[in-house]
Amino acid sequence: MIETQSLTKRYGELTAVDNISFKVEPGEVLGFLGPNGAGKSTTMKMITGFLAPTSGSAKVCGFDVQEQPIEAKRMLGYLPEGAPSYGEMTPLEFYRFVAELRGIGGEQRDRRIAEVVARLQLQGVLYQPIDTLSKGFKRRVGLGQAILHDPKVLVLDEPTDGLDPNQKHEVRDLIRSMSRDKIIIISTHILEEVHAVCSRAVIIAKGKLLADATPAELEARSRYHGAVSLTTDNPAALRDGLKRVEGVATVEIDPQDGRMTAFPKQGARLFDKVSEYLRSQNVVFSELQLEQGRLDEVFRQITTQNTAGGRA
Ligand SMILES: Nc1ncnc2c1ncn2[C@@H]1O[C@H](COP(=O)(O)OP(=O)(O)OP(=O)(O)O)[C@@H](O)[C@H]1O
Repeated sequence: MIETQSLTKRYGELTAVDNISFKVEPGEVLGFLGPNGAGKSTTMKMITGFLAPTSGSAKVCGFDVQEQPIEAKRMLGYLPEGAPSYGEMTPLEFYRFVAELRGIGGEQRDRRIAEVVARLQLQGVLYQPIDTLSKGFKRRVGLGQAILHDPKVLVLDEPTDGLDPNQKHEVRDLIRSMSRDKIIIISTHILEEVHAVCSRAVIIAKGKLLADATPAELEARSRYHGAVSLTTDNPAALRDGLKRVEGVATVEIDPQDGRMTAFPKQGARLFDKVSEYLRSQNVVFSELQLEQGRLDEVFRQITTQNTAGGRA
């Protein structure tokens, strides 16, 4: 388990991380979300023992990161922001070096490196200096370093940042495949990533923890949750009729694409009623959809409403 208790980091007047407490259990992939400068990297550095907290504590598998750093770090794999490594080394040299630091030798070292190379598909670049690799390969090499000793806990700071869509997909697959037997924290500001890989999300802004919930729970906070949207040739003509359907609170038409959305009154279930109405009026429509909620809207709501004041 990872557990932070009132974790706080101050830089002079600035409170970069403000009293953050949360737990992550085995099998969970926790998405650490927040706008730029929210305090995500600073929190991750404190969890991985790269930065001492001003106050509070972090525990990894029961080991206090400050008091038992060697035991805690043994449990941890960490991909820092930007996946820094030794550019003049080849991936193979880098992994041998990391294995030595981790105390992995002989046959076990070669076996682990072979496993990581196969998993991250690095066969083609093993002998090429890291500096000369593409961004995607550099990121994969960095991920390999984090999992080389098969740690129980993985902390990945923006693991898909700067990757092309195919590479993002591969890295997300990899994270999902590792999640069964590990505890994983990933930081991101890409909301689709939360859907793709996270079982839970923590939202922070200006150093403060503002939400800790599953992606579905977050979506349920969206005004779009339970709304019904559709496309039709003449939405303006349909608007008044749709407004009178039982349970409809309001109807909006997107000025960009003309898509129409009926929002429910508190607790109302609209889908059947709206589709019945459309059929009874012989309306020609397409893409009738029950909305789950929009994470981007919830994210904006949470990170702007709760942080109107400046930082202490
Ligand atoms: N060494 C430092 N000295 C002073 N301020 C710092 C230092 N490191 C980080 N900060 C500040 O702490 C705040 C949190 O930074 P952090 O890098 O943790 O944010 P983040 O959420 O990871 O942002 P991003 O998404 O842009 O990477 C920012 O205001 C940053 O400028």
